[in-house]
Amino acid sequence: MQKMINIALPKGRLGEKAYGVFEEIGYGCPSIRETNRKLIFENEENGVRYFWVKPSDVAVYVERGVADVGVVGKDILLEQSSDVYELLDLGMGKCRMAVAGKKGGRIDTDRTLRVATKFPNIAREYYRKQSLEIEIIELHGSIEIAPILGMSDVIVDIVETGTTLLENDLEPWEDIVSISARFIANKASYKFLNEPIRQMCEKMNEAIKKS
Ligand SMILES: Nc1ncnc2c1ncn2[C@@H]1O[C@H](COP(=O)(O)OP(=O)(O)OP(=O)(O)O)[C@@H](O)[C@H]1O
Ligand SMILES: O=P(O)(O)OC[C@H]1O[C@H](OP(=O)(O)OP(=O)(O)O)[C@H](O)[C@@H]1O
Repeated sequence: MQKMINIALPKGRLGEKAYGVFEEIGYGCPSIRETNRKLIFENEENGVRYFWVKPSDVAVYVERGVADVGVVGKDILLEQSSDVYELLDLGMGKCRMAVAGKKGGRIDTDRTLRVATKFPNIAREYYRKQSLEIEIIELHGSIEIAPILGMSDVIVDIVETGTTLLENDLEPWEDIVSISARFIANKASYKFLNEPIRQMCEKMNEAIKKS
């Protein structure tokens, strides 16, 4: 019997969209639509098992081989330096990583820059290249509040439509990197399940090219 392919999907908007593509190319799992609290679903007929995990944990499951493949934002791969194969840019979940600060403000290079972020490694690497001395203030959400309340000078965060910045009197100052969702694979799985993973990847590629 063929081995199941274990797929880690990010809970939320991105995962729903990605699952839609898997369904379209023949890897659906009907019971997945029946509940939104269950976390593991499988379909023996087409040999897939899905895990719904926190978006920032997808690469951890794939790196450790609990999931053979997964869908994850490039932001997470960069932040976690995940040791996985990046097989395909899915062209969804598009946004950018940017530095933002108060409207009309600018960076004061004479003192240590206080940077609030959910992405400390990306921020550190960005400012290391600029030889700027910084202090990281690590937060886990609502990052935009930090500069407004004077806790940080800038934020390094995801910007999609720009609405959150705008509504909080902030503006983007510098773009760091473009982000989109990636189809990733565990390195050992890619070797041992090469044929079915490559087939899945090719079908996904066809489907996203059409859409
Ligand atoms: N406006 C956006 N905000 C956040 N992420 C976005 C946005 N647009 C696209 N993305 C992409 O979608 C992915 C999942 O984002 P989502 O907002 O669903 O999770 P999250 O709340 O950031 O995750 P977690 O709960 O693990 O912190 C991100 O990693 C990013 O690549
Ligand atoms: O440019 P926009 O379209 O406004 O999107 C950007 C916002 O979306 C993300 O937050 P998220 O919704 O993930 O909430 P969080 O503050 O809990 O991270 C990100 O951290 C920004 O705050």
